[in-house]
Amino acid sequence: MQWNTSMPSGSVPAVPADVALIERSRQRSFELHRLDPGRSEPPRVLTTTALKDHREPMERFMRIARGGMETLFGQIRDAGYVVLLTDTHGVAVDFIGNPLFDQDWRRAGLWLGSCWTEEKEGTCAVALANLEQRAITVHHAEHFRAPNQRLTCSAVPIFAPDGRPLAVLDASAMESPDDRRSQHLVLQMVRSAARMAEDANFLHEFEHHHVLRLARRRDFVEVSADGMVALDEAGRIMAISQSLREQGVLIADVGRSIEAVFDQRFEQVADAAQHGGYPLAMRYLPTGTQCFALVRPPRRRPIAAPAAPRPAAPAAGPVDVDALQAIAGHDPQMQTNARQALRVLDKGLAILLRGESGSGKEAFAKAMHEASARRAQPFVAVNCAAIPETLIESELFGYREGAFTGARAKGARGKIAQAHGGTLFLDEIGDMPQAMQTRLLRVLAEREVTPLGSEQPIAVDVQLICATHRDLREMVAQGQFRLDLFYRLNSVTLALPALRERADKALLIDRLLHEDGQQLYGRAVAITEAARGLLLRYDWPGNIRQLKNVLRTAMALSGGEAVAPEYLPAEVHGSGPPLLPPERMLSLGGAEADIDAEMPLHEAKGERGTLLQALKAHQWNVTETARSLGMCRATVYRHMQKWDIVSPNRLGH
Ligand SMILES: Nc1ncnc2c1ncn2[C@@H]1O[C@H](COP(=O)(O)OP(=O)(O)OP(=O)(O)O)[C@@H](O)[C@H]1O
Repeated sequence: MQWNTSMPSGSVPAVPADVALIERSRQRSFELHRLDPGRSEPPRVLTTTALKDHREPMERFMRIARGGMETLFGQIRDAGYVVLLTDTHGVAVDFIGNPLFDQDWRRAGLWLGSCWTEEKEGTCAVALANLEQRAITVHHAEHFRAPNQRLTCSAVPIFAPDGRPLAVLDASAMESPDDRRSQHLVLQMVRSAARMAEDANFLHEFEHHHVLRLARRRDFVEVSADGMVALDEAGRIMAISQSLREQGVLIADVGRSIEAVFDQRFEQVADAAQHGGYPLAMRYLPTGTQCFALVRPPRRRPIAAPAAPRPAAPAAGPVDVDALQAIAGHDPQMQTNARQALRVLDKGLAILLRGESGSGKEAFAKAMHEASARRAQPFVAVNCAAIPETLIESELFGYREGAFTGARAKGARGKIAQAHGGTLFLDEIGDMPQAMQTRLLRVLAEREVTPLGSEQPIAVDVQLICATHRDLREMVAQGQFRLDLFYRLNSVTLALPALRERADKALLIDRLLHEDGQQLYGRAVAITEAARGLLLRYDWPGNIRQLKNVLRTAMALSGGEAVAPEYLPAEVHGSGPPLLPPERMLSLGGAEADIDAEMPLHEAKGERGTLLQALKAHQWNVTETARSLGMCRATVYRHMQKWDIVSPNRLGH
């Protein structure tokens, strides 16, 4: 057997071979699949539920392939390409495209869930890569169906370490030069990204074993190996990478011990791994070919967090589905959310909650936790916007003793480790600094966390629920949020309606009068029809939090008697002045209306009005507003929250 050096792996196949493949596929499309080339609809796109069945088995590989997809997208996005990852059924399970053109991609069938099979679409690149298991470009009129004929698509199959086909990576564009040769370079890029994903998958699969990176040339072994070989604990070859398989090298040697194949013993290979970094010269015995190997040692298996509880495997008692139903109330959108939440819980998927501030995202996340198999374990909530940027890392990831000046003597377990076995709720995820986004992504992919100052990873198992009032897709487009983290978090998104959109406002009002009345007076507090009418007509920019505050204040003012219009604040009445002097409101507003002694606004003739006026005068710029009022930004934010003032920039997401 020869170590093939004449054709470097990844070279572009001869065009005539493509022509023959494409021709055969066109014939099949006519004669076997009996397709109509003139049919005008775009490719079928699966429903979210059907797509889930295709994505779930690919979850782990999709995470690994993401890096390769993003690198590829970065190289070709400006030329108008999208990148698709499909499974072996031709279903696009992952997608990256410029969000500005989402509508166009979707119309062209270049979209998550689109089906690219020969049976349905006739000749197309993804179908051919899947069928023929080789890289191919299908350009313009080579596509069988007319609506696909403006596309150019280059697709490359990806294989698992055991040689099974795993996926297809594709780059497609809607506009490209007529000359097919314009796509050669793109096909090369797709090949190298596919190879990158394949290799990363190989390394991941054998992370607890010795892996040899082999190259014919010593200088290249570190930068561009020809292939990889994984060894088991006894030094037998367990698997070889696809690149070696394509070169026809070492295929027959799988299962043999390393010393039967190379002129090195397993002990020497393991020793080279210990003293890492130095290439080991080896001879491939069957052909006498000289090569070099860099040996990656097995990665230590992470230890479980010592004091952490294990996940609640068999649930203790029935799950509290009622918690979700109670929070959903009688609103159809919320009920759909609750149903979807029940379907995706305990499936290992991250869940993203979107909704305006105060719309009940944290309350919904808590109810999801109660309804999950993890309910006996901790629910840990972290507000990413409330923690100073410098503290987020230690707060989330924890630290070892002495990790930094000021660290506690015994170190600290971070919030992620605290949530082990339970649910981690990351509120305002859009405010997480970019460096932390990268670390979080690693935690999600590796399922382990490494505290600051430590080298020992701790295994973590959490249900992640994130929340945001911001448009993360827009933040991705602006380069403020990592695309890969966005896709990771975005697999299940539930949109919580604003209070003004909820069909069950009346029920919510009654429930709060009941619950908070119980707390304040030991009984439900009544409400007059006039007051109820005002509450139902108001548009609640601060959502349920604002409603709760308004009702608590009104109940306090009414002394436990029925809540009447005069106990409701001015804004609920319309634009009129407050019915009570602000000072009285402040003193009666309960815990949530407590104010700071340092607060100069306290003396202003109308605290809320003054603040609103200042914010408007400075176009809702909080820094400017704070400066004009002589207070710090945090105080302005606190006051805005207390008075349920929501910046128009935060509404409507
Ligand atoms: N369905 C509900 N019934 C009663 N009270 C609720 C309900 N949903 C939310 N609340 C209450 O409304 C207030 C705001 O809810 P929550 O903190 O969950 O909102 P949020 O969307 O997470 O807000 P933010 O985005 O500002 O963090 C809380 O006091 C919460 O207990």
